[in-house]
Amino acid sequence: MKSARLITAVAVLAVLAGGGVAAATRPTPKPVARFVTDDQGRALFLHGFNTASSAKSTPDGLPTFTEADLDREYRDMGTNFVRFLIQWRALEPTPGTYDTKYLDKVAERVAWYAKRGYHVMLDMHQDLWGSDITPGKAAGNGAPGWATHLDGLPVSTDQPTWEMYYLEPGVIRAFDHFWNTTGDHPELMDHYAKAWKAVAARFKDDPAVIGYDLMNEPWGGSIQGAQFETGPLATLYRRSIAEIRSVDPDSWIFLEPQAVGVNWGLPSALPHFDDPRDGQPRIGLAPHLYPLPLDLGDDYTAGSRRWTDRTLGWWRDNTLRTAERVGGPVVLGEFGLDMSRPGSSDLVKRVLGLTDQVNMGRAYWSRDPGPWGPYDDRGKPGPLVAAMARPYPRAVGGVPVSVAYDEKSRALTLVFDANETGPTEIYLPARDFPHGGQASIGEATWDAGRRVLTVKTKTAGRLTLTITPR
Ligand SMILES: CN(C)c1ccc(C(=O)NC[C@H]2N[C@H](CO)[C@@H](O)[C@@H]2O)cc1
Repeated sequence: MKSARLITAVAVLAVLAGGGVAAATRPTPKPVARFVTDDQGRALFLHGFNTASSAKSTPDGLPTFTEADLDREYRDMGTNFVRFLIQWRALEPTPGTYDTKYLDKVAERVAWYAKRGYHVMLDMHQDLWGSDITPGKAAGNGAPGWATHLDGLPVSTDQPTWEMYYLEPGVIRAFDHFWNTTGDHPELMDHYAKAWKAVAARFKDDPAVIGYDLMNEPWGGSIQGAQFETGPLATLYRRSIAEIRSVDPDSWIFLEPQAVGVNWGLPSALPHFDDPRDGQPRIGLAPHLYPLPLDLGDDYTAGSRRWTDRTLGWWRDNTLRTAERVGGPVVLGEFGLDMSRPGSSDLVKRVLGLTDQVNMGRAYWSRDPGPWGPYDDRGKPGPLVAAMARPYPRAVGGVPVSVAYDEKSRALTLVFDANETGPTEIYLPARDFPHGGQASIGEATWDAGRRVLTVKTKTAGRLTLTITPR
């Protein structure tokens, strides 16, 4: 029965996403052409985790994550990126006052990543608006209490699943006030945009911080779909971009489409946003990916796997179309699942291969201990460690065209248009590359400590670099 319901749901999705014959004949858009670059100008491939969901509920709004945890993460998986969760409630505890001690603690953790050559995207995280949607703080995170206006409308606490809170009258009202749908609290959006200005003023010169993810999984309340994304959501983004750029001309600004539907592969209506900076725009797209069949509780096996793969194709094509409109790089801000379920490692590898193929960065959800994470509650590594310990080009001395890793032959192939920015750096995990790697072109140097192969090549022309185990 469940599979029949599932197939029906995804078939509906197929029609909605134009995923029928039309999608089959419509050409797949080109891979992402824009990249976040490092201080040498090399194109970055961002590979890492969301750190961490625990920040949603800790009193100080910081993840329960230590520097030793980061050392282990690098040793085991060689990541170079983090989507670091921050909380508006901790940043702006009362209207217009910013907690500089909170920002100091965030900066302390950013410094851990900087010391290890990581790149950090700060994520103003919310789910369900904020923890004050119920008197007992039973659910929700992000917004401060002073910004939470339910007007006495009910928020029951007996939902079968957490996401159903989004449909509670009180939660919808809180969002309607924020988006100025009610017209009663026009100040809220302004506070949010100015909170971003405070973050940007603090981190604008931090070399590890590549940029800001303006709002996690936006929910329009009474307004949904294109009306939301081109309406109040676009207004919030424009006002936040202006506030950030008033203090920070260079950090990347990442925008999320609405979560509902788009996480599954439906198209987003997110419009283009001008970037009031000198030089090329630095506005990127940071969508999430949670395939509907898996969201409905099925595993990445048999019939559900085939449907999931079809929705992954829709997600890829629709994301690339939105990215063309936004005009910047794509960082897949979240993907993840219960790693104890059958087929989970295959799904993770499928998504890593897909993001390689179209030049997207990616952050797994999430770094927290438990069935979704790399380690269990006692720190024992699970199957995700092997899946995330994957060869990838940390930085490319040119403009990437394509990346592909073939597990059988253990060959990583990078096609790029070489330039003068510097050598290409490739992370090689111990399992497949116990003695390091060899390069098909150029001059290679192996750093066994960091497990990084650095390859100096010609600085012009289209090159194909293949790395195989030494
Ligand atoms: C109805 N709405 C608005 C909704 C439903 C479901 C999700 C979701 O599953 N999100 C996936 C993961 N992302 C968050 C953190 O950003 C995690 O808690 C979810 O598992 C989001 C929104």
